[in-house]
Amino acid sequence: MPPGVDPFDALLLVSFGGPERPEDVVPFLRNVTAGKDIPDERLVEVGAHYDLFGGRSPINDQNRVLVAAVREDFVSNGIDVPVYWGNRNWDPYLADTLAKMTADGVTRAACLLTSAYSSYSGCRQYRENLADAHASVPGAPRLDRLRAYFNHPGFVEPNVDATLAALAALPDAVRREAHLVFVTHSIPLGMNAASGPIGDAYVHQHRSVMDEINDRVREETGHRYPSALVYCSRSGPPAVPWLEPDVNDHLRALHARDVPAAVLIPIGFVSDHMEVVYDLDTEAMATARELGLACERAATAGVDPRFVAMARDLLLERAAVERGADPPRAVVGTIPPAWDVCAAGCCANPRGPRPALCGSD
Ligand SMILES: CC1=C(CCC(=O)O)c2cc3nc(cc4[nH]c(cc5[nH]c(cc1n2)c(C)c5CCC(=O)O)c(CCC(=O)O)c4C)C(CCC(=O)O)=C3C
Ligand SMILES: [Fe+2]
Repeated sequence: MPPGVDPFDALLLVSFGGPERPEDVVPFLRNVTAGKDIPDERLVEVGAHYDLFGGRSPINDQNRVLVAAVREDFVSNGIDVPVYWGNRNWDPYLADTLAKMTADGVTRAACLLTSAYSSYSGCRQYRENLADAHASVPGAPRLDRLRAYFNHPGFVEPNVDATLAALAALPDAVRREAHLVFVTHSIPLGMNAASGPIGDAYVHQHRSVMDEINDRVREETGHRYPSALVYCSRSGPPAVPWLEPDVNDHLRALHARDVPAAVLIPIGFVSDHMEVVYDLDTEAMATARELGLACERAATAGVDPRFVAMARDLLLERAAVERGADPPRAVVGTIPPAWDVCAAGCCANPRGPRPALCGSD
């Protein structure tokens, strides 16, 4: 094992999972919503989004390509550790992947989540699912979760370039008057208030990414585009307040103010998940068309080489920390690099405490 990755002997990509056939859609939705307060109407609606794509979510294929790209990046950089992939909600399930890793003799794996920000849904729930899977596999390797990477240059820089490319794709006549519309997954206000070690981390982290992209776009174009942080994919009962405005309402508000063009920048998603291909490319684009608003969607980080290299950088960084060193940590913007180990109560579960790995509780 090269000293660079010691004490780790594997990387585990931990993702959400998605259905791949029409008959998988309902069982997948049952997995996701078990014990959650989501109205049946919403489940029917979300099932229809998947049906529109032949019952196949894009997320698993995105992860297959990402795993292949990370493996290739490791090989070209002399990093000799295997890369595994497991999901919270669909095959390959985390427990099955941990069983395979155990059989392969893995003793300690670094976990990279396909979620860049802090919240119960994007952080602690992954850690709870890791704890469940770990408890179900005797002799499973020790797992350490790599820090939240919303402000790693390997994530932010591809988003900057994607924003510039989407702006360039707008018609010349309206480009200068365009607004930048940063989009992420809505969550309940209470979940945002409980996110991170002191609360509000979810919105605060997104705002810092938005500010950084705005600054860099201004440097590149010489123009400060007006912008907003908006939300998609709200669910849950209407009486529970979630983060707003919804992206479609925001596009209507822009149109009402005579704004002729917008760029949608899905900073909340690391690749083209269902939220991106349905909520943005299908639904929000239809809203924009209806309004006569010129609209382009910026690409997600996906397998941009800088995002792929970020996996290696975070692995080497954490390995150095575990060996007792204090390595430099790549970061952009005004928020310091996120913690390696979540504090007690960080991103609290709204339904009460449950066992979770990779934290001090
Ligand atoms: C913050 C956040 C992320 C980003 C972080 C991350 O990436 O993890 C995310 C990602 C995703 N969410 C996904 C799918 C779903 N999320 C749901 C429900 C919910 N998400 C929530 C939050 C988030 N979700 C919340 C607060 C709920 C309500 C229920 C609850 O309190 O937990 C439901 C139930 C139906 C509905 O209500 O929409 C589905 C089907 C997929 C797969 C997409 C694909 O197939 O490509 C992905 C990547
Ligand atoms: Fe979700």
